[in-house]
Amino acid sequence: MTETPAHTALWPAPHASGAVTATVHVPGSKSVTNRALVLAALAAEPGWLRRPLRSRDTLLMAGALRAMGVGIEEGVGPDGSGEAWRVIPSGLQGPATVDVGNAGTVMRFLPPVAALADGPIRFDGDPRSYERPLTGVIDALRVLGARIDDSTHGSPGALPLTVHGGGALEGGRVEIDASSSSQFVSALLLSGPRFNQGVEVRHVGGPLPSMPHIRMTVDMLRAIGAQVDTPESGGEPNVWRVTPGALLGRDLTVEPDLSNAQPFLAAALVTGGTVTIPDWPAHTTQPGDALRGIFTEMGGSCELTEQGLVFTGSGSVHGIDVDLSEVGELTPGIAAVAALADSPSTLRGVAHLRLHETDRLAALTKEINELGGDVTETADGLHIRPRRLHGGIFHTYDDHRMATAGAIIGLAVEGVEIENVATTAKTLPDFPDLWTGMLGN
Ligand SMILES: O=C(O)C1=C[C@@H](OP(=O)(O)O)[C@@H](O)[C@H](O)C1
Ligand SMILES: C=C(OP(=O)(O)O)C(=O)O
Repeated sequence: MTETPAHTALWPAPHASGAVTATVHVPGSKSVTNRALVLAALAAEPGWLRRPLRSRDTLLMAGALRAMGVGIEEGVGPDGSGEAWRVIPSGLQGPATVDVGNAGTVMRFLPPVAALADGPIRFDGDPRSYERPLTGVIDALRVLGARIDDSTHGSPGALPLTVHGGGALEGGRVEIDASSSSQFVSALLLSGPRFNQGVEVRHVGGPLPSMPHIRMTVDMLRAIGAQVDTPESGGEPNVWRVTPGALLGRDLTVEPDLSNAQPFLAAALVTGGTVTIPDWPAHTTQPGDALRGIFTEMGGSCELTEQGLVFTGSGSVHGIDVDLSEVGELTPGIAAVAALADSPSTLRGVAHLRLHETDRLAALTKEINELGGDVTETADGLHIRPRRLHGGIFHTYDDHRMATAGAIIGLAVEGVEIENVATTAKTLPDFPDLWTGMLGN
């Protein structure tokens, strides 16, 4: 959050007149789709990606890979079912321009890919992308042998910049401070199998956020044939090693985005209703799976059935004291529910959210308080003391999760208007329709 944005279109957030009962099919995971695209692009043979998420962040990723020469074609999948992308790797080529938008996955995962390309790859994006941390990836790539020009505008190690790909990268050992974003580690590991010496990434610095996302990177690398040593597999703490080697062409079906399931589960919790999310995976590295525990502690109950995850609210919503460092992207939705609870909440471990799509701690504090709430920022999170809220404009600061947080509050508070609900297109373009569909409108 930098300043109060001008009002763009206002969307009257629907108010729930009673308990919500619905089944909501949530589109595919952003984090899985964008990792799968990168890995398939680096593979030695074509692969399939079924039920990919089609949203701003994933279309930017696909567009960037296409610009570097990768084939990404529309298809129906090898068994004839479902929409799919066929990814056909090729020699990565510059010159090319990559628009990262405000996608952390694109701005962090692609510079290492660009270092493998032959020719210059220029990176640019939304103004906010210039402010988001990137230097950990850029400094590491230089140590690993890449030539990068970040001198044209802005600050060193920040966008916009040009990676002068040399067709190969030496790789080897590197130390980084990834306390501002786990995506620095994921970025180096994802391309690591293609570096001449592979890569050894050692995190030095404060606590590393979003560990499930690093596990997702490791699991997906292993599934496509890479050898990865991790702290969990008997290695040193904070050290990951990827052995050089060819990646296989695979057929992967993308799981629903469990973080984007959050507002719908919250709807059941806040209204005392029941929401079913089909295809909820029994085992997953997605951080959104933690919602089963968190929203249960806040007053709901859930069951994993053949129909999917069935989540039921009890009619009461309780506050929570929780460390969200592993699952930071869930913070806006949890804060929204906490603002409607019957007791105070403390959300901890998420200082790095100040450098997400917007400063999420400042934005949540300001917007909930402008509806009559009582939220204060702490060094690493939020204190939320529920108060009776009233209607008003909920600004979103180009942050998809601010928009969905405002919609949750709107279910319980009449007269909430979301400014720029279209920003949900970053990861969930269907949000307004899914939301009104859930409410039976
Ligand atoms: O690797 C990923 O797919 C992500 C990692 C996390 O980033 P940070 O570690 O920067 O919070 C998360 O917040 C983001 O939404 C997606
Ligand atoms: C932090 C997020 O996104 P990004 O991938 O841009 O970091 C998010 O989706 O909550």
